[in-house]
Amino acid sequence: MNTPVRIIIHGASGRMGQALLRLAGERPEIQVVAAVSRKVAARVVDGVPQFASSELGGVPEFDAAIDFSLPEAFDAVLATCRSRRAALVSGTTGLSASQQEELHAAATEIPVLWSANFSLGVAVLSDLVERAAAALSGWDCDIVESHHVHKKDAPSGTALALGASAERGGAAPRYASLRAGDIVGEHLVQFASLGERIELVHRATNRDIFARGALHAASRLAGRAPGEYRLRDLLG
Ligand SMILES: NC(=O)C1=CN([C@@H]2O[C@H](COP(=O)(O)OP(=O)(O)OC[C@H]3O[C@@H](n4cnc5c(N)ncnc54)[C@H](OP(=O)(O)O)[C@@H]3O)[C@@H](O)[C@H]2O)C=CC1
Ligand SMILES: O=C(O)C1=N[C@H](C(=O)O)C[C@H](O)C1
Repeated sequence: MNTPVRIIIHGASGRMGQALLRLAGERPEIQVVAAVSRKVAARVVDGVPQFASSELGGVPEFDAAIDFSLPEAFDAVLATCRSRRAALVSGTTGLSASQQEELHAAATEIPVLWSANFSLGVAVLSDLVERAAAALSGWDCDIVESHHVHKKDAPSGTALALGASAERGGAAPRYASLRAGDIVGEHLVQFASLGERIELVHRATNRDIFARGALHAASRLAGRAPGEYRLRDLLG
């Protein structure tokens, strides 16, 4: 067997972090060498060494970081990947313009993949939205996203990415956000004209779809040349 790819998980105590840790344990090609959370209660959990975010600089050697945290935690993981010359896969949404610029700059030194959504279904939806927008000149385009009550950013990263697809097709999307219960993530893209309407919808019912996509991407991104990669570059 090939040597496993050494991964750190940043934001390990969160909803996504917990899904990533559970699913990483099912993949022999991945070895989680550190789980990084804001605070730690034990030094090792299920065989995985735990680090507080203040200890990020001291994590063992790794090939790729997977980051699902919050914008205020993002700069530190990006800096650590740069200093260690390791790949970064990030799904953290709500990044500022300057953080996005730093990510572009880092891609001259390390391989990076940031995606607002790691599901295959949303990748396909994005293509459909661009095609629909191009075919429906002059129609109203509205994007409605629904998420759990704990989500902090709005519109969601996925809504903004779908909006960019619509704009590439020539539409001018408007956004609406709902926060309710434990909704994992739903995105409706609606095109409306006089007397007719098209609705394209994606419903995520389980975070494992995002975690699987990110783990797959990290195992494919580690060891690549510096640059900005897209999820579709690493599929298949
Ligand atoms: N691209 C995609 O496919 C997806 C993206 N997301 C995005 O991933 C991110 C995480 O989502 P989710 O897991 O639901 O969020 P959670 O709030 O459940 O988890 C956030 C994690 O980040 C840590 N954290 C927060 N602030 C800091 C800080 N200042 N320093 C260090 N660590 C910090 C939290 O630690 P603590 O527990 O101590 O607060 C926790 O481990 C969000 O931006 C979300 O939008 C989510 C799902 C899919
Ligand atoms: O915070 C979440 O939960 C999600 N965030 C991502 C986003 O902002 O689009 C992806 C997914 O919808 C879940």
